[in-house]
Formats: sequence, structure tokens, C-alpha cells
Amino acid sequence: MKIFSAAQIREADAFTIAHEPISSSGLMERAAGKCAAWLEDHYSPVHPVYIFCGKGNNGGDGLVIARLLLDHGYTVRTGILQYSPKASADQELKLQALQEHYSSTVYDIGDISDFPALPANAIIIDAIFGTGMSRPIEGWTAGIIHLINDQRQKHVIISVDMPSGLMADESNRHTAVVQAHYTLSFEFYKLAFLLRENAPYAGEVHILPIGLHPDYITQTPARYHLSDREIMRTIYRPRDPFAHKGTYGHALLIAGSYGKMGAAILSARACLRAGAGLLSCHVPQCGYDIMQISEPCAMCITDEDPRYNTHFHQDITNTNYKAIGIGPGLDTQPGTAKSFEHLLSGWQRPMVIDADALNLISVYPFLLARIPAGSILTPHPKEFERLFGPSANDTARLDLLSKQAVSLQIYIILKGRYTAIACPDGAVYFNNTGNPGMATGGSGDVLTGILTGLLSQDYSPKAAVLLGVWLHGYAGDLAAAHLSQEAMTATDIISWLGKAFQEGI
Ligand SMILES: NC(=O)C1=CN([C@@H]2O[C@H](COP(=O)(O)OP(=O)(O)OC[C@H]3O[C@@H](n4cnc5c(N)ncnc54)[C@H](O)[C@@H]3O)[C@@H](O)[C@H]2O)[C@@H](O)CC1
Ligand SMILES: Nc1ncnc2c1ncn2[C@@H]1O[C@H](COP(=O)(O)OP(=O)(O)O)[C@@H](O)[C@H]1O
Ligand SMILES: [K+]
Repeated sequence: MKIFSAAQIREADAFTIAHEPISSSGLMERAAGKCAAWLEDHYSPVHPVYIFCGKGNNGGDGLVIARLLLDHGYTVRTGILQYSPKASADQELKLQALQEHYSSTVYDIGDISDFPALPANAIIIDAIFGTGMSRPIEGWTAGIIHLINDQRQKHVIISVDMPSGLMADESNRHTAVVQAHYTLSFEFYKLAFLLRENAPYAGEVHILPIGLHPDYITQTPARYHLSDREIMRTIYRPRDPFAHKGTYGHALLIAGSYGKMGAAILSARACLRAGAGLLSCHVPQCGYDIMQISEPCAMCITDEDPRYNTHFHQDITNTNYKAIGIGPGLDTQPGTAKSFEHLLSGWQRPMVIDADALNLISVYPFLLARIPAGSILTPHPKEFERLFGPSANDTARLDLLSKQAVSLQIYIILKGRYTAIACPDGAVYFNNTGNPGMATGGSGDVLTGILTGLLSQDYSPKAAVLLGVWLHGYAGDLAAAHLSQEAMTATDIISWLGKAFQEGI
């Protein structure tokens, strides 16, 4: 699913109005009608509804919602924030329509003292600003936003299209923004919903389709995308009935050190469960028995070093590996750094680089330029900062992420609630599977194994990152559904990977 900017959403509205028999006022009726229907599905008329409207089209939506709910027997009070003498044409039109039958329910808000006392069970609808937000809210208008937020413990707050105060595609943290329980957003996800710094604002997002013109959606390029099942279906390739183990590649996993062999086991199991044909694991001597006993399906190469991997660069001279994954539990010994440097000089195909391998690159930044094109880096935010430096805010970090992926011609997976996958062509895909149960040691090691397993089967790096991150989160969601977010561990993500292949695509 494409994620459009606020400017593109305005274009999509205008395109729809120009190419379909619908006016802007009609489109507003349709959008607000979807909101009203959602509200009626979720709340009965015993709940008094308090709608706060701005003077733009978001306010217009609020006025239509007010009329429709009143028509259906709800008690509604609609306050209009008079922060500007001017209103949009459709807002004026919808105000007239509301006042025609229900003028006694409408009042003006010109200061915080006009904020109403809310009865028990009241629902707050925030229709003050939508995608037209162009600057932080100030003065008494900001005061009204704060008063709305003060009601959060007692009343449900529902934002129309966007929480008022939030800008669709720019960072504006530390400003007055509605903290909604639900956001009913039209047609598309907005970039703002996917940023960590905006976590307090949108609440649960429901996307309501309003029939924007499909030609605009397919023809307009977008920089940001949200991964979905449709994309996975175009990527996934069922196995060939005549396949043999050579068909799906020989993967090499370089992982583990004394005290961190678990990371290597998790990656190895995940790599095999993702479908690799053969897997060899390069481990330090202390890890030999552990790996052989824990994972009989994997072969084992033992380092000369008893505790660390320091001689793995030699492996690539003997076997024609299809994919290499490096990093989980690796440690950052000088010998490991040397061997990594040699490996990067001799290996030219895409590889998966995670955890301590990323930390080594942070310490020896000249290695960045030696990463083979098409490789996959999987940093969490701290590792990302160590690699590429700090960012002022989430949108700045997103720009940095994309810039680095383009300039190094690699894929960078910035892990989190909505993992962001930056591609060498500048596109960024957000992933929506996964849950906080995955915030547990070893989850990232599992992802590295899955990605290595997919690369070894000849999935392109782009296909591997999109499918791998999706399946990893999907398996995590299945694990959480069966075990709870608290009780699930990284091992359970691997256990549910099979079901994720069956049900998630
Ligand atoms: N045909 C359409 O264009 C449709 C638009 N829709 C609604 O329209 C919304 C966008 O409407 P608008 O573009 O009118 O924008 P908004 O309703 O978001 O408000 C923008 C207005 O507020 C002013 N403003 C922006 N930031 C401000 C601030 N910090 N302090 C004070 N004033 C500020 C702007 O100058 C402008 O007049 C969408 O979010 C959606 O709710 C929907 O009705 C669907 C159809
Ligand atoms: N709240 C969350 N929602 C969705 N996914 C999450 C959440 N917390 C963690 N994850 C996922 O779990 C993985 C954790 O990776 P990482 O921090 O590297 O773990 P580790 O180093 O312990 O293996 C990432 O893929 C991340 O996207
Ligand atoms: K709003």
C-alpha cells in the first residue's frame, strides 16, 4: 500500500473530483459518512457526542458527522474553533446544512473558557485540523487541544483523518497534538502514524476507504509504502516439485562466541525453517558441541579460536555459498574485525549483516564502503545511531536511512514497531506485522536467520527483506496469540514460522 504525502492526498482528492461525478462537497459527505457509520457501529446513542471543529475541510467533516449522528438520534454538541475569521467553502456549506435543522446544538469556541463541561460517557470527536496542518498550533487553540487531552482518562477521544496538531509528513514533536484513542483516517496511512515519536497521538488507526480514484493511486509514484499481503503474494515462490537440496542454496552463518552461542542457534534454526537447502555454521571451538547437539540439521565449521570467530574468511575459498549471514553473538574482538575485513575483500554477493558485525563497522567505518551492493543491514535504532550518527528527530532519521541505502546501494532494515526497510532505489517500506512480545532477546537473531535462508534460496535481496521482515512479524503475532506477548520468546517466533508461511501470504 502506498503512503502518500499530504500534498499527494490533496491531489488524489482533486483528481477524484475531476474524473468522477462527485463534487468536493459530495466527497466530504462520503468521508464523513464513513466516520459516522463507524461511530454508530461502535457507540450507541447513550453516549453524548462532543465534536470540535476547525474552519477547514477537516472541520467540514466534523459538521457532517454531527448532522448524520443527530439524524440518527444521538445527542451532539458541536463547537467551532474561531481561530480564523475565514472558513473553507465546504466547511461553510456544511455549517449551513447543520444549522438548518440543528442550530441550537452549535456554539463558537473563542477561548479556553468556552470548553464545555463533559457529562459521563461523553465521546470527543476531534475534527479541528487534518492534513492541512501547516504549522504548530499556538495560543488558545493549543489550550483547547490540551483540555481535550486532559479528558483522556475519562472520555474516548476519536480523531477524524489525523490527530489535530500532527503534521502528515514532518516531525512536530513537543507541540500541541491531540492524543486520540482512535484515528479514523481516510483511504491511506499517513507517514506520521508510523513514526515512533508520534506513538502517543494516533492511537488505534482505522483506515476508511472513501473511493479515491484508482488511477491516481496506481499512476502516482510514492516514496513510502506499507508492506501488505498483496506485496507478499507477488514475492513468494512455491517450491519446485523436482527440487533437491542444492536448489535452495548453501547458506553460511557466522555467529556465536563464548556465552552467546544461543544467538547462533536461533539464527541457524530460523535460517533452516526459512527454507535454506543447506546450512553451515561457523562457530568458535566452544560452540561446536552446542551447535551439533542443538541443531542436527546444520553443519558446523569450527574456528581456530576457542572462544571467538576469528578465521571465518577462509571458509569462502572452499565452498560456493549462496548467502552469508554474519553477526549474531559474534563479539567484537580484534581478530574478528580482521577476519571480517578479509571476508569483505573476498565476497562480492549480497550478505546479511547484523548485531556485532554492525558494531564492528561502527568501530571501523572504512568497512562500510566494502559492503557488497545489495547487502542487507539489520540495525535496531541504537546500532543505526552507532553506524550513521544521531538524528534530530524521526523524519530526519528516516531521511538519513534512505540516503545511506541509496549511497551505499544496500538495504537497511531499521527495526522497531513499524520496521522501516530502506531500498537502494530510495523507496522505504514500513512493516506492520509484529508486536511488543518480540521485544525480547534473540528476536533480531531470528530475523537474520530468516533473511539468510531466503537469500540462499535465490530470492532477490529486495524480495528477501520484504518477505523476511513480514514473516518474522507474522510468526511473532501467531506466537503472541497462542502464548501471550509476555510468555513468548524468540524460539517461539521460529516455531510459528511455518504457520506464517501458510497463513501470512
Ligand atoms: N475534498 C477534499 O479535499 C476532502 C477533504 N477531507 C478533509 O479535509 C481535510 C483537509 O482539509 P484542509 O486542507 O481544509 O485542511 P484542515 O482542515 O486540516 O485545516 C487547514 C486550515 O487550517 C489552517 N491552519 C493550518 N495549520 C494551522 C495552525 N497551526 N493554526 C491555525 N490554523 C492553521 C490552514 O491555513 C487551513 O485554513 C482532511 O484532513 C480531511 O479531513 C475529507 O472531507 C475528504 C474530502
Ligand atoms: N514493539 C514491537 N513491535 C513489533 N516488532 C517488534 C517490537 N519490538 C521488537 N520487535 C521486533 O523484534 C526484533 C528485535 O530485534 P533486536 O533488537 O535486534 O533483538 P535482539 O538483538 O535481542 O535479537 C526486531 O525485528 C523488531 O522489529
Ligand atoms: K482531526
